[in-house]
Amino acid sequence: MTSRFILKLSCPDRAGIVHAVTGFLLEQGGNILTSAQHGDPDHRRFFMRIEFEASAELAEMRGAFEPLAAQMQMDWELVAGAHKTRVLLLVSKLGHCLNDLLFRVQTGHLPIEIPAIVSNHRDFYQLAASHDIPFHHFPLLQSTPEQKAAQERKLIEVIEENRIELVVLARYMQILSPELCRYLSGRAINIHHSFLPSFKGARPYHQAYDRGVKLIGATAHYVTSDLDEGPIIEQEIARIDHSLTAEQLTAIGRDVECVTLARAIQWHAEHRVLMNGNRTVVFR
Ligand SMILES: Nc1nc2c(c(=O)[nH]1)N[C@@H](CN(C=O)c1ccc(C(=O)N[C@@H](CCC(=O)O)C(=O)O)cc1)CN2
Repeated sequence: MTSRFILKLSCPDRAGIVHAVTGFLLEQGGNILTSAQHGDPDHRRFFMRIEFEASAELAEMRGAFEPLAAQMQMDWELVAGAHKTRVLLLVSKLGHCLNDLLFRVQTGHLPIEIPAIVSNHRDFYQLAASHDIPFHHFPLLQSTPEQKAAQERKLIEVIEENRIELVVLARYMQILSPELCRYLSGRAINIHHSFLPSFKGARPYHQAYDRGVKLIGATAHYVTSDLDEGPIIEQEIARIDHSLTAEQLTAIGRDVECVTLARAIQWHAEHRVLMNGNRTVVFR
């Protein structure tokens, strides 16, 4: 009985990487289903993603790959293709992305598990209950450093108790501390409601309206301590014109945010995203 596996890797570029990896899979009795690779000429780094089937156990396959990975100085992940990423959703008072993600999961169009939802407001506890998902309300009555630190400790408890693999800021309006960003490095995604790097920070649709742009957009990116500067995973745009108000831009933008965030989560959950400094390689 065979199982499906996904191997993603990056390493210093050199001749023979594909040969070595595919040769390893052949030795393990693996059958390649899909393969994608990219060589970054500027940084001389190589990126690869392979889906394959094999009759070996995951732990056995990982152990067998380790020596080759070490020899080629690889950053790598080898996972079971059937595993559903465990995702914690964070939300504040705007629930369009949360609602969209819950619907996509409920209808089987987004291959993730959502063990819990966290918010600093109570607005969406009924929505969570309607999906039978535990809702944790961690209010921030004053944004004092002590309160924020205490709230982040509770957030980390939820992450660890639920074996969370990815945290999604679905219009969560709290800035994560540098410590929390380090703890969640590469496994926290935020949706910013502008086509970054334009209009960072607050009220981007009003900034766009004031600037008179003809396109608005949304950006899904990994969260770092540099606000709205993390590695971009996906972006989308929508055409607008002079006749629209800032409120109408905001309404158009909501749908763009939902699509952009859902794509980014799916690609992360399918192990299609690899870090390349402050950029990403996405094997879509
Ligand atoms: N460390 C990071 N935290 C967050 C990021 C990030 O990139 N790095 N993205 C933001 C999302 N965001 C814009 O997309 C954003 C959210 C909140 C704020 C902000 O000023 N928040 C205030 C509180 C506001 C409130 O309580 O209503 C604060 O945290 O003091 C700016 C940008 C999410 N977090």
